[in-house]
Amino acid sequence: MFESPRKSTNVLHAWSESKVELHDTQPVSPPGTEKCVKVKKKRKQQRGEIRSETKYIADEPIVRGIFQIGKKSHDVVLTATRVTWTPIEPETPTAERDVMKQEEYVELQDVFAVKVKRRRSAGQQTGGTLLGITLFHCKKKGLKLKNHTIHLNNLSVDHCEIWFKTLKEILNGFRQRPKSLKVFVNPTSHKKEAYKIYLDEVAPLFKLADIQADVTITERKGHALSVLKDCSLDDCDGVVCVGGDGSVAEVAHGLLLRAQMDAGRDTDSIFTPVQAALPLGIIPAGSTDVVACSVYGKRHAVTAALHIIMGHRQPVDVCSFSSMGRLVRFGFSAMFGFGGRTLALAERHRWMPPSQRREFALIKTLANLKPEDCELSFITSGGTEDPRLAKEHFLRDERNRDEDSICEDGSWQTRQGLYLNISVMAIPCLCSMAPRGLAPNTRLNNGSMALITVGDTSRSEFIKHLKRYSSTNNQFSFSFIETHTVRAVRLRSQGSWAEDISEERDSKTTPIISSEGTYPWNIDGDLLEVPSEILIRVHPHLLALFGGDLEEAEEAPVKCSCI
Ligand SMILES: Nc1ncnc2c1ncn2[C@@H]1O[C@H](COP(=O)(O)OP(=O)(O)OP(=O)(O)O)[C@@H](O)[C@H]1O
Repeated sequence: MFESPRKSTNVLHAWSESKVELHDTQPVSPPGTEKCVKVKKKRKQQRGEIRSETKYIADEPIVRGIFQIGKKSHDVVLTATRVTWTPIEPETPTAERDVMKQEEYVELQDVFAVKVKRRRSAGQQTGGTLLGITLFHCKKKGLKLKNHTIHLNNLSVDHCEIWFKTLKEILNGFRQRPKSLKVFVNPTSHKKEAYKIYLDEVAPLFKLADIQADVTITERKGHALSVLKDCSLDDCDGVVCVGGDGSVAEVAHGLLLRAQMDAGRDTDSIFTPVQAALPLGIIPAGSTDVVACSVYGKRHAVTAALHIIMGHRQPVDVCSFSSMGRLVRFGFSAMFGFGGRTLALAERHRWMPPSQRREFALIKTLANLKPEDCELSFITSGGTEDPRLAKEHFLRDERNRDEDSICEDGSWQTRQGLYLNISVMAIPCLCSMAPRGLAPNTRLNNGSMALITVGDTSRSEFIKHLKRYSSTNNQFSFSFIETHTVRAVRLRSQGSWAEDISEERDSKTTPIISSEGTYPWNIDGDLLEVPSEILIRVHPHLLALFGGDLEEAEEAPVKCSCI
């Protein structure tokens, strides 16, 4: 009985990197039934590619040899950037030459592991007959990344050793790829499947890529934050969160808070934050996963894992939320009014199953729809709604700006009025309920936030607006909605939230979360009780997320499944 190499945790030991046994030279033999994975000849060059830092010259052959790929012998050439293979034809003097057969290749920037392939009997852990080497590479299909294998079969130990060593050396030269990660898994996220997703879909890939993962399974809310405040991150190349938006927000906040502590920033004042020291990877395992969808364009654990393994990075804008001069939280998005009230109501009915309490809270808040009386001030970003131009303007302005003095900035515009909802979003917040995003006018890293204000209107008009999120129609084309591209927002609430919640007391509610003089905000899906005045600032590129550039993707991100 022989093991056949497939991508699965159980068979990972079928590949070994041990070079100890690579000493017998054997003739090349046909590979039997193994399937060759074809790589499209004409692949699009990925923008922003990072070359391996090696001593080799880009296009010059480093090693050349004959391998069996699929059922045919191939002439295989390794350069510093790719492995190219061409079928050797005719294989017999009488065979006709197939002029259509062309060379194929895989870019080394897409290869994340190389292993020695051996034939082992069931239960055998070491040794085994050498069969060749296997390349593991990631293939892009629209927004999805998938892992594929290419088997280069040759029974010669010397031959395989040279190829294995050289490939390893080149792959080790990709400095942006992480070697050690700190992983937080929230076992309670969504359907409680986060740990299973990690074990089944992510851990085997990390193992193949030789990534050391230090896994913490969180035991309570705030656990990841407290670990991040104190743990040593010295030997770590990144942090990974397996969970939903609440978990991601907690880990992102923890990473950024840790950076401020390490840099000696006083978070009890309006300060200019420093960037997080490590990139954050997100394995989506929540119910909405807006951050993961915004950065990967898909809720797909393998895509997320491969972006992390390949070290793809995206700088991302982050908001800081401060009240009375003190930092409350770092985050990506916030909702006040309808969004905050709905979440507060859902939280007070935690005894209900998640989807039921969300639906209940949505319907009840719609039934009791109330505008918030507030004073809203904001500073626009570069005076343009075009996200690309806004980014340029903002980043130009930012170079000369002292963030600490933002409160004295003379360019605040102020509106006094009744608002049903106010959203401030630094990222587009794509999700299945809003395939174009809750804030389609912003980008992950354009240096600005989208401010979306929904003024007082009838319930039916408000519902019409909400329903538009799930369609391709512009959800903002209503006279009661304003959108602005901003770099700072200040909100002073003047109504009384405490009066509202006392109306909702009933026998089943858990203790009231809201305290006197505070207002419910939905910050990245987390309920935060914030005093009546809040200052929200955007900090361009404050955090790096593992992920590709969605702007390059050919496929439309996130399909609607919706309201
Ligand atoms: N062991 C735990 N028990 C209870 N809560 C936890 C635990 N670990 C983490 N948490 C908290 O659970 C909250 C919600 O988690 P998360 O966002 O991952 O799941 P979700 O709410 O199902 O997903 P989504 O936000 O996408 O709807 C987070 O704020 C996190 O801090």
